[in-house]
Amino acid sequence: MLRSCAARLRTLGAVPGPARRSFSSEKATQKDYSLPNPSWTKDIRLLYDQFMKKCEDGSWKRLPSYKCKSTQRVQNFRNLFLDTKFVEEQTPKAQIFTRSLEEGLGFEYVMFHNEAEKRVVCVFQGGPHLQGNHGYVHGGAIATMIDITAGTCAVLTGGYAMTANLNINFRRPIPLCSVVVINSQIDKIEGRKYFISCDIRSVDEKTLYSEATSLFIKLDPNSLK
Ligand SMILES: CCCCC/C=C\C/C=C\C/C=C\C/C=C\CCCC(=O)SCCNC(=O)CCNC(=O)[C@H](O)C(C)(C)COP(=O)(O)OP(=O)(O)OC[C@H]1O[C@@H](n2cnc3c(N)ncnc32)[C@H](O)[C@@H]1OP(=O)(O)O
Repeated sequence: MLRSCAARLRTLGAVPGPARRSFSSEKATQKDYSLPNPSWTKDIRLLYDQFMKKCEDGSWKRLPSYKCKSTQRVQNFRNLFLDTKFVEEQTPKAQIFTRSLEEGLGFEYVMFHNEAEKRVVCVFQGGPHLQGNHGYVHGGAIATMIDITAGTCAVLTGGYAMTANLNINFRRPIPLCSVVVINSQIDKIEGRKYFISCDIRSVDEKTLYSEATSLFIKLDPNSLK
């Protein structure tokens, strides 16, 4: 699947010629986008501070976030599931979708992981370029944030996984530039199947914006290569 995707992009001319960057040189230029920046409102800063306090006893961990992932985990993923040629051609242009918009205009977020509780919480501020209906965050952007929060929960619990199914109920529209809390947790694990539920609430927890259930499948190196 991923091999054929690379071939299609080559045909369309969407990828440049070979450019090599080593793992270590990528890492040296990485900026951590999960740290506060001037676009963050006081709500997201407040929640960030609250979760950072919870991190002090080690029960929660802030997850760093990069535009182009070059962590050891990603390196292992590449080795297991992608062919080398694909990696060499894609690396210079590839970016994490949610980090590809300018600071403050798109997806501003920080995630925290609680290993014991198998939970990932994401504090999310949806910027003006995520507008769907006038004044509200686009449903696709909401789905994206649910997917990466639940996906991170799956990957950190069980290893490399992909979304097989995602069901979302949109209960209330999320105002653009507001801050919401996305809470995901593993409900059940059956072999390679990870069932994860997710909800999105307002900072004061009074408003339920969306709720979702999802199925992630732990990847089998033999079925993708
Ligand atoms: C994902 C990248 C990970 C990168 C890791 C790197 C760093 C990690 C760090 C932090 C985390 C970062 C990011 C967060 C992660 C993800 C967010 C983005 C996620 C995505 O953006 S992801 C794109 C959309 N996603 C796809 O593009 C998937 C297309 N799909 C497939 O590639 C295959 O479909 C696959 C691989 C899913 C399974 O394929 P397969 O061959 O391995 O397994 P198989 O088909 O045998 O299914 C095994 C058992 O699951 C059952 N099953 C399968 N599908 C089902 C369904 N839909 N409903 C109900 N049951 C289902 C079968 O019925 C069988 O059940 P049984 O064993 O009981 O018979």
